[in-house]
Amino acid sequence: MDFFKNFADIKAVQKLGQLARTPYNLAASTALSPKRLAAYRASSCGFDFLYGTQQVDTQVMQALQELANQARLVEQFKAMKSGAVMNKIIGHDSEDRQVLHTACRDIFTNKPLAPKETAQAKEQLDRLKKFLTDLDNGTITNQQGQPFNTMVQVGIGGSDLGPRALYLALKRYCQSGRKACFIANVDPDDAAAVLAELDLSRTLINVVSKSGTTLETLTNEELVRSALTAAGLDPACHMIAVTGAGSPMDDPDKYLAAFHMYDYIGGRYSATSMVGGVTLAFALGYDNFLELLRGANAMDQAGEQINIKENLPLLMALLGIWNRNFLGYNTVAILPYSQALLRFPAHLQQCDMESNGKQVSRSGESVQWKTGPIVWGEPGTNGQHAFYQLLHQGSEIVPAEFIGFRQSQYQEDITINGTTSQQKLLANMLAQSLALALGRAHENPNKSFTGNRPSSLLLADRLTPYSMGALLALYENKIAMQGFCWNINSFDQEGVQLGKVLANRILSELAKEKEGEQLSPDSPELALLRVADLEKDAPSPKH
Ligand SMILES: O=P(O)(O)OC[C@H]1O[C@H](O)[C@H](O)[C@@H](O)[C@@H]1O
Repeated sequence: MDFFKNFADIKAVQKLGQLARTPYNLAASTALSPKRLAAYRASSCGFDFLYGTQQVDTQVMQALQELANQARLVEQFKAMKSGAVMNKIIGHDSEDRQVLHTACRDIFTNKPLAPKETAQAKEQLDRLKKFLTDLDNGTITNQQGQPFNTMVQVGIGGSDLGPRALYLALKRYCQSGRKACFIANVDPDDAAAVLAELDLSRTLINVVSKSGTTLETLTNEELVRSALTAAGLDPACHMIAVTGAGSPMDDPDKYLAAFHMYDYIGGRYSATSMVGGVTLAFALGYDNFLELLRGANAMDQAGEQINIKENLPLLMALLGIWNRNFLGYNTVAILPYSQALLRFPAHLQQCDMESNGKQVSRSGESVQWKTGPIVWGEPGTNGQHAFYQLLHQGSEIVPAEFIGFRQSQYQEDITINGTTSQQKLLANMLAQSLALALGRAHENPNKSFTGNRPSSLLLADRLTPYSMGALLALYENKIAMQGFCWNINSFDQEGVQLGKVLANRILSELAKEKEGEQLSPDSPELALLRVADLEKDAPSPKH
């Protein structure tokens, strides 16, 4: 596909390389004028994006616009949303799939970009609405005729991180009497801790796995089934499923209800499909889930603007590339000043690092440029009391992406010394961005701050289902556009397969221990040694 242009061959890359020799100095005395802060600002879908505290100037912004144009990033994004096969490696065995998580929320128009896939999403939404209505009106109850009030999502990776992050972000909007919990790790203590808190008789178990074959999820499904049986309950009255159509889990006899997701939706991009929808709509209500889809759809549309200053996903993608490929920063910190977003950085670790942690181009050649950064982060102000020392005075410069809201979700606040807690929260976020940029000279070197450390600020009025949907899509689209620019396939994850293969080899060694015999404490290490020994002579796979 003629989109596949190598990053190093794009003309604007040379220009940006030259500009990077003398980047804008944020610590200069006149660096952060009100005029600059007002000029370096973009707005979309209720979010204001302030990037005057990035090391950019008009020449860099112009060159980034040229990079976007020459790499045809908006065209590739629109092609992706319209059903082009973007999950592929030319000349090699690859997934060869469309990438259509956007179709799940392109439901508010009669001319969707991917009509067939949006129709499938609408069909699943209709089935979900009917299921929830049956729960609400008592058509579906537990064996004592009581309504279910809790849903436990059993899944991992994309079948856990996004849905969990969104649920925690929007718990404020939970319907009264409803709640959700999550079991992901194969560590039996994960399930035990969750199950210990529940009245299983009122609980639905939502087993979520796109492939229907993930070891942790299938193991935890069996663990929960046995817990239901041990509690005198019939699992068949408590288990529902979300899985890929036709996967080994797609078996209506095993579940009270089963909802589908499709091959063209990657796990880490699936939170707005049934993978997130069933639990979110159960807990928050169907209408709040629709609002989340509406916000995501609005940000998908914003991603079609050619002018980078009017295209928030593209603008954030390009600033990230400026920091990564031209200023040489290796990580990026996502710092939400919102405790409700406490698991959003964890979701973005999967969405970003599993998408762009790649070393081979879409043409199968090893890349000669940096690709995905290391993504990490924690909510503020907590992080200020944990790792901000490094952000300010460490030897590594870490670009920061701050996210904040002008109003709290609960509107329960207190005014102390003339300011509310929400104002204190936001003041800290703004202060951190300024301190990173300006620094502070001091005759004592241990007390001096070099400054000139880049950050950006995303601000919205409040964290609602709509703004959460827009924020989710903002990052999904930023990540996809960075992958397009680096000419890598952001939509497969071959790198997770080897660990699974070796884990299964070790498990089969362990399973050779005599049935029922208490495993000797050193047996995992012995199995490791045995497999390592076997592996060193194993032939490399042909494909
Ligand atoms: O949803 P599942 O098929 O169970 O997959 C769950 C997760 O496991 C895999 O290892 C992939 O790395 C993830 O992208 C995926 O989300």
